Amino acid sequence: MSDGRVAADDPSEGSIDDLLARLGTGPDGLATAEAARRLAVHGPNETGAGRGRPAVLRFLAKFLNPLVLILLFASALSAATGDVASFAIVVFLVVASVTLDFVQETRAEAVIAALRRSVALGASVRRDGRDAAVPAATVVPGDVVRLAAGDLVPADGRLISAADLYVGEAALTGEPYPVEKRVDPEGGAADGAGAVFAGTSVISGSALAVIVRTGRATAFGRLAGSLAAAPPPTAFELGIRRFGAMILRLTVFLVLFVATVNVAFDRPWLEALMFALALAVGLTPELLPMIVTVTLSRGARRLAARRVVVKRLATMHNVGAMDVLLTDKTGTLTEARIRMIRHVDCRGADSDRVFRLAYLNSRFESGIRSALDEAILEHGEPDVSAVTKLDEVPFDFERRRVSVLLDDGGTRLLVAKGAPEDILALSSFYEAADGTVLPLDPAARAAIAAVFAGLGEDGLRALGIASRAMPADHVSAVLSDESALVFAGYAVFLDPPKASAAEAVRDLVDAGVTVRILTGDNDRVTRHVCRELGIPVRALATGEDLAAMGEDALAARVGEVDVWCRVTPAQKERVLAAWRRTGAVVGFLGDGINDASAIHAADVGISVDSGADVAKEAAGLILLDQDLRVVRDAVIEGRRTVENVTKYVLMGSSSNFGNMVSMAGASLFLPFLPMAPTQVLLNNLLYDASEAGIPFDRVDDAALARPVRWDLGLIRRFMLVLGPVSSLFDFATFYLLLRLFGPDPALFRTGWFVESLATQVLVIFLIRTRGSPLASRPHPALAALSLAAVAAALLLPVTPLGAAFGFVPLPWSFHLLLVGLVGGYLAVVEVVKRAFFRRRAAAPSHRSA
Ligand SMILES: Nc1ncnc2c1ncn2[C@@H]1O[C@H](COP(=O)(O)OP(=O)(O)OP(=O)(O)O)[C@@H](O)[C@H]1O
Ligand SMILES: [Mg+2]
Repeated sequence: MSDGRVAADDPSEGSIDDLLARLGTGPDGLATAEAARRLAVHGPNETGAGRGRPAVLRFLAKFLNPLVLILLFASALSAATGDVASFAIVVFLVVASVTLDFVQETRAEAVIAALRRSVALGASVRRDGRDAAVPAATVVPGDVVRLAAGDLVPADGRLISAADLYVGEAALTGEPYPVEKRVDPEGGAADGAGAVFAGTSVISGSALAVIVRTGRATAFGRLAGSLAAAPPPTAFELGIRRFGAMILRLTVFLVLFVATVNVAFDRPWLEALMFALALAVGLTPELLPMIVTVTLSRGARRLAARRVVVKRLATMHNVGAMDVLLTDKTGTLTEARIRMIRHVDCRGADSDRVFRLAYLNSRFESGIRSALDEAILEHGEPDVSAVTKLDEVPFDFERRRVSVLLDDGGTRLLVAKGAPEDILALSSFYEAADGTVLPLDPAARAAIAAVFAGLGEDGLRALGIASRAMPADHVSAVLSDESALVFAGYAVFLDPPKASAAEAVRDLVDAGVTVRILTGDNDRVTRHVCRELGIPVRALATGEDLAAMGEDALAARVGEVDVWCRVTPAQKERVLAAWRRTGAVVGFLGDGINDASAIHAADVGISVDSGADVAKEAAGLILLDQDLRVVRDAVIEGRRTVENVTKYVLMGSSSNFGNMVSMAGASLFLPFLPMAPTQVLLNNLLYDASEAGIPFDRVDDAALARPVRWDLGLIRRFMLVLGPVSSLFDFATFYLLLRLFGPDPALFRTGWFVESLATQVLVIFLIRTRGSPLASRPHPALAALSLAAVAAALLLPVTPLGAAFGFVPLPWSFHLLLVGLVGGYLAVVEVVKRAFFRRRAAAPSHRSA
């Protein structure tokens, strides 16, 4: 094709040979150079619709705020009537403020994007005839990819080979059950059974597929483009939005009010309109999104230093609010390295026969390969050259077992391994030490179960191993073959508790996070691990108990059960849902395919970099090292984020808001406007600049000790209490300024400009802590910016720039007055603030469990 593209059409149609020819590839994939060339032509394999508008457009979009537009329009009008200077000033101030916003936000987003790339999904492709791990975004049409259980399918492709491949297509078709896929040599099979699609995941089995189309050309890419599937907003995002809406309503009301009154009093309408608009600009927390993003990205960067990657920003506040953490056991509470230490027969004596069977099973199973399989394969290498695999019943987390059908030197053999209770229950015979097969009478069954119980008491994990001779005409294995088995013995593993986990759990509990364990493993082993780690187990329940509970019974018990054992993936999700219904903010930490749906459903989904694709994809936080200790760091960082955003909002909604309201009120009884529109805008710009340090601010330890939730009610009450304090001082200021200067607009405006800015800005030193401002040191950047803003306001009146804004030098008597007013204001705010938080601390808390 002329533009260098290879044919990218429906992966289900046509024969495989034809498709490979058209894609210019073969079963061995592409050469690296050719793949690079195709990547340049076809673009990256990404479906994300929200990806990068050019920076210029994003910058310009910031002007598309109706307030800003009306303001620019009005000042253009006033320029037309002669006031060109004020037009220039308005344009300058608007551009300065948008630039401040844009630069900060862009830098923050770049940090986050870089972090996200660091945990991007990979794909296993054939390049230059070898398997290579590449980022999934670099997969191109013609690539041959290898798929295994737990993988996300990187792009749309056609199966070249497949073994017991089951795929979850819910994201694409809504179909909740796994769909079987098989090679379709000639093409056209119903329901695309010969093809795999981006956005779906491999549940079990393995395959090789040739990629036919990538990125937005995929079925999922087109869907994502049309639906623009944005995740639902989190409680924090909703809270921020509600806060914005609350301020907006007040602003609209105030602007209409000021405009009406001024028109009613026959004042110059254009100036009145500009004044009202400038007030509105002063009122809107236009920096809020920027402050949120910058605060979050700063938190994300600090966490990156602890090797935790924040993939989804909203997770950052949720983790600060998290009251409950549900976690799996393997790798989190135990060392990730599992070792096989023994292989014993039905009496508990060492047996090579059991090892051989276990090895055969692990060696030939093609589905989910777990750490247990790795441990078996590493343990030794018996000669299996005479063995061929015929079929398998793949592993799944409901059955908790896997069986392979083998031809072992002429005899057909089904070898099963899995959770011991279940394997034993499916057995009707057992192998005695001399190899004879005996029926499993109740006494033998009890003896074999006792061996398993003994291993569990010692904290050893075990898998049951069993086999069954099959007739020679048996070519495919089915579920019902897993019956009348001959029990052989146990494969025994050591999965030692992780020393650091005990402290990590304690730290989380100290930080006010309830920790609960959900595991697919059995109760003895889990109890043992908890005992070793000193984690109290007051109540333990199993998946079987859970299955017998209705929703009400579960709701009643979920709070008290410390450990859930032998739970299936669906049950993990059920426990999670029950916790969420208690009103708690719930985190889920897991690394496996069996954890993915619970991770997805959690408020805080946490996975590890080495985890399965599906788990990583569902998570909002990725731990580069599987270590519970860093979860606490994330919790603290999340709390810090929420606290700092709250500071900004409390500032905006108390002091700044009060000032603007007072100014609107003053415009009623003063014979002139209390500030010129350009002065209001300048006041707002300086105020904004002073707040740019908030994301970097320190947060008191006391505020980080408990989960922090975004609390709009608190903000509203704070505003109602501190608003009047601020207004009281404003009106005192107006009165004193009139007394001091008489009805001189220039002096009055200059005095009020300086006073209002000083009070608005300096109050941050009180609001940023619930305790004494003297005991809590602010971050130097915040202190410097705040003091610089106040200094600028004090110096402006004596500069030519100040003169351009209409300011005049102030007499020394004013500065005395200023010190008195600001000092008095801060003192009263401090007293009121203490009383406010003391009352709140006394009120009953709403925290669950
Ligand atoms: N490869 C395997 N072959 C046979 N059985 C297995 C295999 N992997 C796991 N099982 C069985 O399935 C059970 C559940 O698996 P697993 O322990 O991975 O679940 P989990 O919920 O992830 O537990 P954890 O909290 O320990 O991570 C195991 O206890 C074991 O009995
Ligand atoms: Mg697990």
